[in-house]
Amino acid sequence: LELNYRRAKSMGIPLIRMPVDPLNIPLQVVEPHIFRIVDFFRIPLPKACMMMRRGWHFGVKAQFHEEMGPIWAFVTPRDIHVQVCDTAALHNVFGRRGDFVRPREFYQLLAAFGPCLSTATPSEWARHRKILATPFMNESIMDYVWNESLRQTQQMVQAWTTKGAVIRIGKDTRTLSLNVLAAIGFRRSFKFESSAKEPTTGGSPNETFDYRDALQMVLDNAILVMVVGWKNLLYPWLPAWIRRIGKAASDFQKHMEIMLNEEMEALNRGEKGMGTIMTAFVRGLDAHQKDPSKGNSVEEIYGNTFVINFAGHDTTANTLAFATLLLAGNQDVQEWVAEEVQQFIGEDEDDWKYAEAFPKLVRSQAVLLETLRLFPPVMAIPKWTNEQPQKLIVAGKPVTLPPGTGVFMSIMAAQTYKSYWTDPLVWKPSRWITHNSTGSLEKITTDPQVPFYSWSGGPQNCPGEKFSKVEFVAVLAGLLHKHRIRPVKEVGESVEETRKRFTKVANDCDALMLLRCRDTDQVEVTCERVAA
Ligand code: HEM
Repeated sequence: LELNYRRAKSMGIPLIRMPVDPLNIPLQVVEPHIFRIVDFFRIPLPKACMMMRRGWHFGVKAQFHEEMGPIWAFVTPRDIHVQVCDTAALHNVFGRRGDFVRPREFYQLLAAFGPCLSTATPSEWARHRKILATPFMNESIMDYVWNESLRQTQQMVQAWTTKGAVIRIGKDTRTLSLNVLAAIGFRRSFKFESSAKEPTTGGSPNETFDYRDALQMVLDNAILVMVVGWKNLLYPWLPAWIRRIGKAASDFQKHMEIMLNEEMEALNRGEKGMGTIMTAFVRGLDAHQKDPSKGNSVEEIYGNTFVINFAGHDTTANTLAFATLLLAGNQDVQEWVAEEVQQFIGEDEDDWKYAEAFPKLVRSQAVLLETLRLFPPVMAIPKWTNEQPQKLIVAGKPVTLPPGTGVFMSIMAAQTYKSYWTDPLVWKPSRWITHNSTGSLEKITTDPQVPFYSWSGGPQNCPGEKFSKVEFVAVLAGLLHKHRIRPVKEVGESVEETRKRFTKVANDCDALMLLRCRDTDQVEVTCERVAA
């Protein structure tokens, strides 16, 4: 600890000593239990202890940066962890992929189905990224994301307005997001069925899962699958519920193999293929067989298919869940969004065209940005300085970071830092809207001084950014075109009290891997058709 502290002192930034590294595995195992006791007895903790808690960025937000400035570090016996929230410095670090390197060992678990871009060495990463990102840049895929998201939303609204329906915001938005992902990525189309029909671990370990249910089971139990390895979950002496998860993972692997074979056969017949992500992977396979420095191998196809699903599912689903909760508590924002939907797009949802409608729905986009500002699924993005010291200008002053130092981009802090935002903790989607000179046209603010990095930044940013924007906007427009989410009020509750109650539930989060609302079912909502 003291050796690291001495090394860290050379940076000339505020430092905190921490006796145990938060990445220490035994600490991670006992941490939830310790903090449950701390919470129960409301024990006040020093800063160093607060940061041992998983997901501490959410609880602390910009507070430590407000106290210590835009750069500071905590030092542990294992590492130096620098925290940065200065806009220019963040932009700089994201852009210098070779100087500030992604710590591959943090992402090792993602290689559960094969090597993938998250675990690739810096030199291999570009090869993976090229294959993986290409389909996301294709606008015809966005067209498909739009149509499928609208289709799923129509079915969800139908389920929500059926007599006696129980709306489970968290679970239903997960189902919707999974169906969209399955349809777009791999042309596996599923009907929206509310959460009552979702697969659970309480069934036969020999059941055969279709693609969507296999994937859902794998993602619901991702930590077990990734830590233990799915093949190790199939041993006959294991409890049935574990074998069932193993069977789902094994079926998921088989579905990937079938999809790969279908695409390869189509390409061998000289056909174009389905035009999906798998099509791009199979083209990459062809290139890889001719020149191993290009394209991707079969194992990498499986690995990257899993990563896309893992990275694309809960991020979007959790954001939809937060937004639905907040909209339910803020009826005025729903009306504001609905007004734009009614103004710009026609009566018949089946005629809505992505290219025309999406750019006009800036208020729906503003709801997404504002939700991600306060609830970013990834709250701090880690990078490590390479074997050289790295200079960084923070708030106009140079700081030299020693080699092998952890640099955490405090997305959560930057997006709630008082210097950058007015009323930083208030959910106010309209803050993202500016008007043209005559005041007649609304557009999204794009001020480079305002830090917004929920999709990360630089070359390793999220390739699914546009995908998630299109999906989110289609869902919101489809939902609020003719319906509203109404909160079920408690007896005698005022509008303001309801808003506060819903906001409180949204803020009751945990962060196992990504930030998510702990239990959206703490509040009840209904879906009501309104006169057009
Ligand atoms: C609201 C939705 C989303 C958010 C906030 C989000 C956020 C992020 C962030 C912060 C990263 C960078 C993580 C890091 O550097 O460690 C990332 C990476 C990634 N995301 Fe997203 N994401 C979203 C949706 C999606 C979707 C829909 C897909 C795909 C369908 C996707 C695919 C990926 C992939 C493949 C990576 C890894 C990129 C790489 O390593 O080069 N994401 N995402």
